[in-house]
This record gives sequence, structure tokens and C-alpha cells, in this order.
Amino acid sequence: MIKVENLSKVFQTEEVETTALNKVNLEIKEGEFVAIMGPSGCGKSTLLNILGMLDSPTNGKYYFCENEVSSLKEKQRNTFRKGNINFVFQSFNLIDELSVYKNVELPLKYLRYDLGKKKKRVLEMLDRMKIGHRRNHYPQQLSGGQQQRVAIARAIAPNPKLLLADEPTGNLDSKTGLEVMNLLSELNAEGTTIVMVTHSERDAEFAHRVIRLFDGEVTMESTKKEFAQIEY
Ligand SMILES: Nc1ncnc2c1ncn2[C@@H]1O[C@H](COP(=O)(O)OP(=O)(O)OP(=O)(O)O)[C@@H](O)[C@H]1O
Repeated sequence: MIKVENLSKVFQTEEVETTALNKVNLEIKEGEFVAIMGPSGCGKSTLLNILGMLDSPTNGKYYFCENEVSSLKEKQRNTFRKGNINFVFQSFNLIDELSVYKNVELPLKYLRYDLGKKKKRVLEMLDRMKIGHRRNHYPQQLSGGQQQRVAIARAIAPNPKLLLADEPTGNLDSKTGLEVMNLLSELNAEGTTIVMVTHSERDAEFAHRVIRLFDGEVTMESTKKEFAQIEY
């Protein structure tokens, strides 16, 4: 599904040049659950943003479902991303002015789902995330775990091929975080490919594979089994 070749990203400001990613090579197969780990500033979010086509690399190639997408213009990238890739963030990123129902409905509106299909899908996703009983609430009236469940419902409503999660449990207590990880794991078992940035060794245990970054370079990839042996 994903192939990245010699991918580099350099941020240039007036005073400094930062190499956030340095010749990264990696492949992610359809159906995988991959965790990206590494110390603060090593390039995890930059990589996730490029995989999610929110940003483009300075050098190198990015193939998504065998299409070379790194050279696409922003508008083309946006079109390509819609329906294919969606995100879950540490800070939930829900729209405070919209109800839970309307938040989940939003991506389907952009994809021009017809009315009946849209309603059915929103209700299905809310039930799936066990938050249907709060559909008329607003984000601020929900707990952190409930907000993240709404955010996941919104992310998966268009049935994306790839779900990208940036520290999805970062703002949650341990028990609620575990619930969210179980939901992500279930979604993965049902076929959604997941790439997740995390600082949590516990959350990484849910992944099939861990990619470790250090100073913008991949330093180690391990399978779940090897990872378990290394860490414990
Ligand atoms: N828009 C930007 N402009 C300039 N430098 C940037 C920008 N975004 C990221 N960087 C730099 O690129 C490097 C990698 O940042 P990135 O956010 O990808 O790290 P990270 O591994 O996700 O860190 P953390 O775990 O703290 O979130 C950092 O040195 C950061 O300062």
C-alpha cells in the first residue's frame, strides 16, 4: 500500500535549516498495523504528515497504492486523500460548534453522500464507537475518551484505506487509552491499515511492527515478536 524511497524533508526558516527526515525507506502492506516511535523531534509527525499527504517531501518518492504522489500539487493531493486516508490526533480536533452527529457527518458531506446513505453511515459509526447515545451532545460536553471515539468515528466514516493516528492516547488516562487502542485494534482486524505515532510502549504492543526513527532516519524495524523480546 505504501512505499517510500529515499524520502527527505528539510524545513528552511530564515535562520536555520532542519533535516526532519533523512533518506527514509519503508514499506507498509495493506492490513498492517504499524507503530512509529522515537524521541521528540526525530521526525515522526513529519513522516505521518507526508504519508497522509498533508505535506510533501523535499526529496524522494512516495507511492500510495502504486501511485507516485509526492510530486502531486496540493489540490491533487487533497483530492487523492479524500476517502483514502484519514486521521486521528492526540487533541481530537473535533469542531466545537458542531454536535457529535454533525462532526461525524462532515467528511461524508464533502464526499457528497446522499442523505439516506449519510445518515445510516453516521449512526452506524456512532454505534460502532459506542457513542450513539451522545449524538446530540457537543464535544465540550464529552470526556476525553468519548471525544476520541467521536474522532475515530469521524475518521472511519468514509471507510478510508489508511488510518493515521498521531499519539491517539496522548491526552487520555491509561484505562481510556486502552479502550481506544482496543477499538483501533478491532478496526485493523476488520481490514483498515493503521499507522500510529506513539511514545507509549504499551500502545506500540498493539501494532504488528514498530518503525523506530532517530534524527530523521529509520534506525530499527522490528516485528511484534522481536519487539516483545527486546522490550520485556
Ligand atoms: N514547520 C516546521 N518548520 C520548521 N521546522 C520544523 C517544522 N515542523 C517540524 N520541524 C522540525 O523538524 C523536526 C522533526 O519534527 P517532528 O514534529 O516531525 O518531530 P516528532 O518526532 O513528531 O516530535 P514530537 O515527538 O516532539 O512530536 C524537529 O526538529 C522540528 O523542530
